[in-house]
Amino acid sequence: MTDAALAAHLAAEAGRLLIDVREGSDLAGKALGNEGDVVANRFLCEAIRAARPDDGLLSEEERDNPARLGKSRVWIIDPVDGTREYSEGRSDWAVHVALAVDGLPVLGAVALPGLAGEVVMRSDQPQSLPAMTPHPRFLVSRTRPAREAEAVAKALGGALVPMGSAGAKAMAVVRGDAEVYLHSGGQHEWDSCAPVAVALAHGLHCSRIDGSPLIYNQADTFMPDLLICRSEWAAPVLAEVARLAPGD
Ligand SMILES: Nc1ncnc2c1ncn2[C@@H]1O[C@H](COP(=O)(O)O)[C@@H](OP(=O)(O)O)[C@H]1O
Ligand SMILES: [Mg+2]
Repeated sequence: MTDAALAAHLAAEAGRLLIDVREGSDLAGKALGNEGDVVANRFLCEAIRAARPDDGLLSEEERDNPARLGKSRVWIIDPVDGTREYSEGRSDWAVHVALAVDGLPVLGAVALPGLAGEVVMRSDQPQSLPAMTPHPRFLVSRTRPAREAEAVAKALGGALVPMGSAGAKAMAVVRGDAEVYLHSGGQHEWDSCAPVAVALAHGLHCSRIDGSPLIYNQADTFMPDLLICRSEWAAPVLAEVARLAPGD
């Protein structure tokens, strides 16, 4: 099985496990989120270690093993991105499975198990991008919308679309439900590695909000901000971010 096929297979399978947990247990709220995290993480980590024993692994739900820093190939996974939304019975959550090679997000898969039809977005199977609306739609966190996104959307005549999960937001841009996903204020490598791999394969712009590249498998996995958008919007959005004074 190719690396890309493995990523897609594992993301889909973990998604099915998560649906089974949500539908088959009496748990709710935080307890349901924790159970989903544990079940999906155990499945993904065991499967990756069995299939690719020489590669490094970074998971949101595992103690970080610094051995990954000596590896060229590192799987970066988020067993449930949007745990809050998963536990609330919503559809905006995702499973992320990515492979970074020498820090670059070379391939990945993002499963959207809450949507009808077992949707798995893959970097090795790019689809054509739908038409854009004239006024850009900016995806923001439901619970912590980025100050920059609010200000840039206003400056560019755009509209804000709140949604949970970094993966669900990035895939909404790929699927043509929005034009821009701009986040600041904090995230980690697992929140964006697979979504960025898929977005890049679809021809989207992906960078930090100062325009610099997103580099993975760093010692510090904190990745405070990112911009994923239709390529046509990259220059205007980056210019507006640069114009923002601190505190705007
Ligand atoms: N300020 C912050 N610091 C750390 N992580 C953040 C963050 N804002 C968002 N995230 C993480 O990014 C993902 C998407 O967040 P949001 O839905 O608010 O856009 C969530 O991942 P998890 O659900 O995997 O924890 C969330 O924890
Ligand atoms: Mg996450």
